[in-house]
Amino acid sequence: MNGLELELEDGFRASRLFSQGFSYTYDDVIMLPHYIDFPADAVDLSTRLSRRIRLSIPCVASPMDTVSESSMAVAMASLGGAAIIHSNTSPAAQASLVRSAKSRRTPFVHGSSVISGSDAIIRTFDEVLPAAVVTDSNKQPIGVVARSDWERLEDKDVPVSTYMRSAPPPVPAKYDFEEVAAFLAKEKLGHAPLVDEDGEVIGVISIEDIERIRGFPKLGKPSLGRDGRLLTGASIGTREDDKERLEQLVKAGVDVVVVDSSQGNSVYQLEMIKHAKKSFPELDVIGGNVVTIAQAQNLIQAGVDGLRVGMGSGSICTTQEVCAVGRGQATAVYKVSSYAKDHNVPVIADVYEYQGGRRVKKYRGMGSLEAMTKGSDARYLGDTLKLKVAQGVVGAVADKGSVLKFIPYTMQAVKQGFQDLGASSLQSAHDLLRSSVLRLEVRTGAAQVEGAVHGLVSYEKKPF
Ligand SMILES: NC(=O)C1=CN([C@@H]2O[C@H](COP(=O)(O)OP(=O)(O)OC[C@H]3O[C@@H](n4cnc5c(N)ncnc54)[C@H](O)[C@@H]3O)[C@@H](O)[C@H]2O)C=CC1
Ligand SMILES: O=c1[nH]c(=O)c2[nH+]cn([C@@H]3O[C@H](COP(=O)(O)O)[C@@H](O)[C@H]3O)c2[nH]1
Ligand SMILES: [K+]
Repeated sequence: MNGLELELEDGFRASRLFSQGFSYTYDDVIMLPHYIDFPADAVDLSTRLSRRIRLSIPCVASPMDTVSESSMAVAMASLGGAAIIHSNTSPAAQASLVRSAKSRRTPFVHGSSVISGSDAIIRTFDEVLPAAVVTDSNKQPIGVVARSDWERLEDKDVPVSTYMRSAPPPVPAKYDFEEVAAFLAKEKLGHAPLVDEDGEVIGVISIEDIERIRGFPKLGKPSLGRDGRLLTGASIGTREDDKERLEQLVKAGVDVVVVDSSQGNSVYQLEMIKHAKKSFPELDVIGGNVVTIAQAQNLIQAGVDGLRVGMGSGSICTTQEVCAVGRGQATAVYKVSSYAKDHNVPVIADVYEYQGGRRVKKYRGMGSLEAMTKGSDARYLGDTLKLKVAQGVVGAVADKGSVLKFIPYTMQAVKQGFQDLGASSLQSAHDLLRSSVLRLEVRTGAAQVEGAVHGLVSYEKKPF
């Protein structure tokens, strides 16, 4: 490059920016705008979760016990993304969460809407649910309790049988949203039990649900598995008994598994990947987590169909503090994907930036003492490890409301950002990054302050 070219060079190509010996994260880096010749709505965000699984939006809910169970799996797949159901529970319980997600077609929230046994006593009622269904020991519906009836009770210490009403006709879970709405309207019902193919209750649906979902942005193209049902992922660990877990998950119909570890490049994980690929060649297996090319290389050689990237960068993570190991997330994603793309292996950038929100809800790291005590003790109290050291915290995050609203708005913001870059699709953004058309710079501390809201005495940040 001659002197004049150097002088006119504007910003850095990614390969140069990420090779300076710094561990950058997203806030450190800013992308320079390019040229717009298409509307933001035309941006195509479709991508791959793993070698053989396509998503219409690049969003995956993490395998954490405060995040991904069956309702999240159904909601994420309905939006065109995916969720990975956590494994901090018994294999049978996790397989049943997968089965429940697989049996549903609509993102109704069920929470604690199923009460087992007519002698049960309801002490608290889920705040978003208008009703709960009472079931017998075979999980068949025997009654229904409206929240208003429960609220009117003077003495709440009585069995539900004393005030429940008879169960209305059940709605098959295989119905789509419009079919459910039509069923409730035809039967003139405010709420009804939702049942799977065996007639077992999996939740309750209500008119309020229908209205709530109608008030959200229109659902996009859903993610479907090969069985035509909503795509459902699940995580496994790398212990011997995870082989049995894997088998149960496959029987339950799981579409993709994530081998979930903070340091994926281990003999344990390599063996588990090989075992999974050999036993279930049709199942896509995502490995991780990794943050370097060498780690990715090993997992790809072992046969992974996708990689999860991130170590210690999560909001609840203390790994970098406790172990002094990890990597800034922007550098990690750039480096791993630079290698993985040549091997046709998609990469998931693990970790999300949380902003805004008013109410809070519980959120904890899977390496926190509390999560370990609930299920993953074995990970920390193995044959040689006798002392538990947490690598995560228990806390609260701001509640953003329903993912059915939050994700479509977030995706719209991503589309607007891509438009500024001149990237009409996610693939085109990747191509621009690699072709060095996309220019980046590191933001100084002052530039980061300038880029955020500043200089106001007070303000309200309402993202949408
Ligand atoms: N992405 C991140 O930065 C981090 C994530 N986490 C999350 O916390 C949870 C637990 O992660 P980890 O602590 O990495 O769990 P892990 O089960 O992968 O590892 C825990 C310990 O068990 C050992 N181990 C694993 N398989 C073994 C086997 N078959 N035989 C003997 N020893 C074995 C590992 O070497 C490690 O010392 C996961 O959900 C993970 O995603 C935790 C810390 C950091
Ligand atoms: O160091 C850690 N200790 C933990 O206890 C822990 N639990 C989860 N994770 C990882 O963090 C990711 C979620 O990150 P965010 O809260 O930023 O979305 C998740 O997707 C995980 O990869 C942990 N990391
Ligand atoms: K962290």
